[in-house]
Order: sequence, then C-alpha cells, then structure tokens
Amino acid sequence: MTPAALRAEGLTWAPRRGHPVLEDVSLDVTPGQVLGIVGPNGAGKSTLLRLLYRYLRPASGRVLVDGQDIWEMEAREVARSVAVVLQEQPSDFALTVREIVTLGRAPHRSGLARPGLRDERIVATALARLDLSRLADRRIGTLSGGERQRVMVARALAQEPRLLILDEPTNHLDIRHQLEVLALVRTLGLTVVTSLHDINLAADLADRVLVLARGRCLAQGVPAEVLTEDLIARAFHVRVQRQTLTPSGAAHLTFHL
Ligand SMILES: Nc1ncnc2c1ncn2[C@@H]1O[C@H](COP(=O)(O)OP(=O)(O)OP(=O)(O)O)[C@@H](O)[C@H]1O
Repeated sequence: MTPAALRAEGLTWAPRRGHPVLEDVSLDVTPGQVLGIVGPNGAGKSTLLRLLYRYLRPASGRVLVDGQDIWEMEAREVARSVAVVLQEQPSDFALTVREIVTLGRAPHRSGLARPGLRDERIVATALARLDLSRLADRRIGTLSGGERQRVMVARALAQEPRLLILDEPTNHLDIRHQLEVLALVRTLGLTVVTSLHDINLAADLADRVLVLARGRCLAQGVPAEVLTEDLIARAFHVRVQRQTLTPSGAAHLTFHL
C-alpha cells in the first residue's frame, strides 16, 4: 500500500443555523507523514477530522486525497483508502473481536461475497499486531475500554488504508498500550492524521502538528518550532514551561494554571 497525499484547502463548516465551528483551515500532509492535531476542548478537532474522512461536507473548501476531491469520489472508493478510529466505541456488543476486525475488509469485497483466505490472513495479522489474537473469539461487549480501543485500531488496519485518521486514539489506553499504539502508528508507513490531547505525546509522535483554537488554525509545522510556550499558553490559557530532558535532549512541557 502506498501512503496517500492529503491536502485540505480553506475548510469551513457550520451547523445548520449556527456560527462556524471551523473556519478556513488548510493543511498538507505528504505521503507517510504523521500530522497531530492539538487544541483545547471544543476547538474543532473532531469536526476537522470528520471533514477529512468525508462524514461532513464542508460549507466551503475541499479535501483532496492524492489530488482527488473526496466528494467527487464514491463513498466506497473513499473507504478503500481512508480508515478512521473514533473515540466512540462500537455498540454491537454481540459481535466477536474477529468479526469486528473482519468488517474492516468490507470496502475491498464485492457485494455480499464472504471473506476469503486473503481477508482472513489480513485480519489475523491485524489482530496479532494489536496483541488481540487470544481475544479473537470474545464478544466485544465483554472487553475493557482499552481492549475495545485496540480492536478499533485493528479493524482500521484490516481495511489496509492509505490514510489513517484517529480521533484521540489513546483514550482508554493505559500508558503501555498508549506507547504501543503510537509506536505502531509510527511504523505503519501510512499517512496519518490524529487528534491528541497530550501535547508531549503529539510532539513525540507527529512529524508536524496543527494547533486549533476556536475553529481556527493558530499554527502548524514541526513540533519543535510550533509548540512554543507562548503559543500553547495562548491556545490553552495555561502557563507553560519547556524543559530539556537529559540525557535524551528531548523537550518536555509542563503546565500550570
Ligand atoms: N453538529 C453540531 N451542531 C452544533 N454544534 C456542533 C456540532 N458539532 C460540533 N459542534 C460544536 O463545535 C465545537 C467544536 O466541536 P468538536 O467536537 O469539533 O471539538 P473538539 O476540539 O474535538 O473538542 P474535544 O476536545 O472536547 O473533543 C464545539 O463547540 C461543539 O459543540
């Protein structure tokens, strides 16, 4: 799978009879890069992601995957290239882990065709990568929140996307699984756009970050240049201190009211 190029131009979206919650946001992600979206509660992160995976139609602006406007593509064609992991968890608690992950293969199958050997192989690989093989036959309703979150990531991988969109992928995950999922995301070689509440994690994970506040892009670029004390203080209304950790030399931000 070759990773996709993603470009968004001047995205604006407003609810019916409401003020815009996203205004004139543009971004460019080169194939294989990870873009982190950070910003305070209500900044518009999920709304931006919904525009990128063709759930919401922009009031103005457009989203291009490999130069093609996603609203000029069939929904199924978009689903073959773009996979999404959302904060919400599946509601069909009777399905097993393997069945949920197999749903990721649906955009690649024709009509009502049953999953074939290739699908089964891809599903088994996705289960193994998320450390879920031993849970494959459990009903999703019996899993913990963190295990379910890993199932959703496995389903997205089984989709073999070229662009992966993640809304707060580390929600529900303990520290070890947070690090594992983020390390996995890094090694996929896919183009990734992910919202993250943890700014230090975003700085570690992302090639570039985009800071949203009140529906507008405050800044975007490489984390070391964008995530300055001053900018974070403005976006989140907190005091910020930037330290350099030894011996790694990595930057670490701490926050105070
Ligand atoms: N369908 C809608 N109708 C009305 N308002 C909406 C709708 N969708 C989002 N909003 C509003 O738009 C703003 C941005 O919401 P969004 O969920 O994108 O923020 P967010 O940055 O993801 O927030 P959080 O960090 O809390 O998850 C919020 O004020 C929200 O109430």
